Formats: sequence, structure tokens, C-alpha cells
Amino acid sequence: MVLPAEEGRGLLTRSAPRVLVATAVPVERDAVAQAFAGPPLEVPLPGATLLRAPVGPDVLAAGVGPALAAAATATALTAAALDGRPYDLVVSAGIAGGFPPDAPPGSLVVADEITAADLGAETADGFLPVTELGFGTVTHRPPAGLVRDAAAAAGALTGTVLTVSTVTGTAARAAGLRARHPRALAEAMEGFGVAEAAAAHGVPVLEVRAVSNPVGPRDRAAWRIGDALAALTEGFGKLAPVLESWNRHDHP
Ligand SMILES: O=C(O)c1cccc(C(=O)CC[C@H]2O[C@@H](n3cnc4c(=O)[nH]cnc43)[C@H](O)[C@@H]2O)c1
Repeated sequence: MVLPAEEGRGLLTRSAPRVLVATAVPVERDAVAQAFAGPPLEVPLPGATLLRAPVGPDVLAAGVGPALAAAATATALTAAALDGRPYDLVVSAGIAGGFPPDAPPGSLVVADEITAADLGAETADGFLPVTELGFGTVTHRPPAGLVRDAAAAAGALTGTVLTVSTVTGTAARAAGLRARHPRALAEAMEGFGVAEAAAAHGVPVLEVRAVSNPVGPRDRAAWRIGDALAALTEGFGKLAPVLESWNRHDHP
């Protein structure tokens, strides 16, 4: 991309943004990496290994759950900053449960809100988020322009993606989550942790999820993990130009 000051002269080019994609497990990491050409290098970090292809984002299997996701993402962000090559964008990605009927298995969701759904206190009157106890935050909002462009490119739905530490296994809990978060399309276990790490480094965050199962009564046999991983690869293939042209200064 030509820098505005050099337009017409074509002397300087802006280098591609550095993007870190954090998945939970290696099969998700490999599904994302498959969307980008070239054999990836393995870059060891404390507690995790990054895949770095000649072109495209660095992809990390950060672990399952918000704590491990936050720790591994923060490690990768710190290593890159100390190396003098900080990341410009962090993407939390992987499979997820989708709230029926809005987000069926195989569909792709780009989060416009990343919300910790079980970070708080249970009371006799219901659940209180930590913010109502006077602490921290429960929601991170990715840049609106990036969400719009990413969803349009990938053919994805947009809405809230919940982060939970316990996979929902009953219709009652699914209904309770949806009542508290009417815009929720999906639940997964890492987005909020990845977003907290990105926020601590002042780096924007995006979350992209491929739906493998409905949120609700536990039926492990019905999970469509292969279809969701294929949707993740296809989605990242379509997202590639959006990520390559991402410039945080163009998208407040
Ligand atoms: O219930 C099981 O038997 C079971 C077996 C293997 C793996 C799991 C997981 O919970 C993996 C969670 C993993 O995938 C994401 N994910 C996918 N679907 C959901 C969901 O409905 N609710 C929450 N998380 C989900 C999550 O981000 C984890 O990385 C279960």
C-alpha cells in the first residue's frame, strides 16, 4: 500500500500489518494456517509454539480456556514487542457453540462484542457481572470497521460472542445466557482472555468463530468439528485481504 505522503511518487510502501491469530488447540491452528500459502516456520515461545508462514498471520495454539489463552497471547505479544516487531492486531479464532436458530453449525461468526459471560457473582437475585461488583470489564469491542469488512469478506454473521469457562450443557443455561445477552450468537472459551491480553498491550482484537455445535443440551455425537474446521479455513482464506490491508489508524 502506498503511504499518503508518497502518493504519485510511489517511493515508500507501507509494510503489511503484523497479525497474531490465537486458537485454542493445534487442529484449529492448523485449520487457520492452511488458508495461507507456504510451509510455516515453528517459532518456540515459553509455553507455546507459533506457526509463521512466509505470508499471512502468525498462528498460535494458546490452550483451552480464558486463562491459558490470555497467558499465551500475552507471552507472544511481549516477545514480539521485545523483538521490536510488535503486532498490529490479535485475532481469537476457533470452533464454537452457536445459539440456535441464529448461528447454525457450519456458520461463521465475527464478534462485534466479546463478553465474559460467567465472570461475576451468583446471587439470590441472579448473576452479577464483575463490573457491578466494581471491578474490571466484561466486554471488549473490536474496531467496528474491521468487524464490518471482515464479516462482509467472509460471509459471516456479526453479534456478541460469549466467553465461558464451562461449556453450556442444558437448555436452561442456554436460555439464561440468551436472556442476559440477547445479541449473543455463539459461545466459546477463549475470546475474552485473548482480548484482555491484547488490551493490556494496546492492540486491537477481533474474534472469528466457526460453529461446530448448538449451544444447549450436551450431545457430543452431534458436534460437527470437521465442518467447522473447514469453515474456519475457508473463512480465513476470504479474510486474508482484509487482514493484509488492516491499518488501525483507518479504522477507529
Ligand atoms: O463435551 C465434551 O465431551 C467435549 C469434548 C471435547 C472438547 C470439548 C470442548 O468443550 C472443547 C471446547 C473448545 O471448543 C470451543 N467450543 C466449541 N463448542 C463450544 C461450546 O458449545 N461452548 C463453549 N466452547 C466451545 C471452545 O472455545 C474450546 O476451545 C468438549
